[in-house]
Amino acid sequence: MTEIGTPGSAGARRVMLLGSGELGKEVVIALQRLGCEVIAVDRYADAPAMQVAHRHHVIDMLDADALSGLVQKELPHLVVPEVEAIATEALVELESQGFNVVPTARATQLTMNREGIRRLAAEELGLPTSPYRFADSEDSYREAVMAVGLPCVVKPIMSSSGKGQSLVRRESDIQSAWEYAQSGGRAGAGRVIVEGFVDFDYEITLLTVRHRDGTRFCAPIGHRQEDGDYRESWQPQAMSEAALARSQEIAEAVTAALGGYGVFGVELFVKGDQVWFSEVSPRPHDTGLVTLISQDLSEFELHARAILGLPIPAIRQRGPSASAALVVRGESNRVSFSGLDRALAEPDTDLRLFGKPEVRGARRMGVTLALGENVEEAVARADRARKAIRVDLGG
Ligand SMILES: Nc1ncnc2c1ncn2[C@@H]1O[C@H](COP(=O)(O)OP(=O)(O)OP(=O)(O)O)[C@@H](O)[C@H]1O
Ligand SMILES: NCC(=O)N[C@@H]1O[C@H](COP(=O)([O-])[O-])[C@@H](O)[C@H]1O
Ligand SMILES: [Mg+2]
Repeated sequence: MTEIGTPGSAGARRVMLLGSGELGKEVVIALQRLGCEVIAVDRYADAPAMQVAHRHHVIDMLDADALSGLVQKELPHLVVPEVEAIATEALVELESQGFNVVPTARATQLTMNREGIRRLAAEELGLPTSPYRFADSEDSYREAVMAVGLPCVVKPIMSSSGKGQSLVRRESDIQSAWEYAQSGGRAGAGRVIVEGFVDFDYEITLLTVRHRDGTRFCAPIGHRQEDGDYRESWQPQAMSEAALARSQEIAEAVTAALGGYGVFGVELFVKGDQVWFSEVSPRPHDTGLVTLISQDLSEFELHARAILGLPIPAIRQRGPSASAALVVRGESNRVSFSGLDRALAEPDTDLRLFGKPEVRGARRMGVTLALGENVEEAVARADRARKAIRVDLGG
């Protein structure tokens, strides 16, 4: 069904976003351009996607009753998760009642939790991953670290953007990594994954689009992470033919197992021609913000098309491109940005400011984008644009 009626009327195509951050904001804009009626939801007010949606709701998305109640009230044609931390059991129930959950309720359930997706990829699909163990208590955690060996990476099973994640290099890091995992996760204390450290040459996100006519891959996106959170991403990442073919094979396998329509961000580690699966977002990916400048259809527009059942006959890559995350540090609810004239003075440079209402600690609040003759130039240009921006916390 690809009919789209007038927003606000009985024939409107209603889409509800669960999560309203910077990625959702761009998805909302893409959906609005295609005439949809969009309802943004998150756990806090004035979230980025709320600022561009038809209407919004603030609820605890981990509360299954609150979530179901809202969906029953709004009756969206599509329910589009934008973050991991959602009461996915409610999505499973809603799907069984006939609601369309993107990409599927099972995909959101398996990926909200590192254990679900890791066991699917490694144990059911037999894909290569780092060695891993799960633990619930400090004692079992210590055993897990011993079994996996040092160095290892410790993460809460429910977290993203590196929250609660540590690299344990030596014995003396073991205790603090446990404590950080218990306090830093998005859904409170609890189970952790201990992963063997993969000594990769580089890592990529392979944006994979499942749509009505099949599966398409975007050019591979390379990225640099700091504290488990991305700082710069670029496209295309240079790779051997064998590594790219293997990456696409892994992405095909994992996205086919999750099913449904939409963009998936498949995270892979690469060393020579060897590729390891790391994790997957069943939704646009932060490192894919680069596609706002690098492709004719950004990952957000691809997501919108795919979930609406529209065709994607081609994806045009515009050449070497980069994004640089603008991470603000401090405490403020009236951050302002200046130096934008200098940031945008170079040709082929662009900017998004997300409009997040506050910062407590460190928060990604914008991104700069650039094209270049080659990837190095694109990264340098995006980085110069970022450095030109001055942040005023208003204190
Ligand atoms: N087992 C590992 N070996 C080596 N590096 C790792 C490993 N696990 C994670 N990393 C590094 O930490 C980064 C973040 O890890 P991961 O993607 O699992 O965290 P996340 O919290 O889900 O982040 P995001 O939500 O941004 O994807 C990876 O991109 C990689 O650079
Ligand atoms: N790696 C996942 C990711 O980038 N998710 C994006 O960050 C937002 C949360 O930001 P916040 O923590 O600043 O509220 C999410 O809503 C999503 O857009
Ligand atoms: Mg990741």
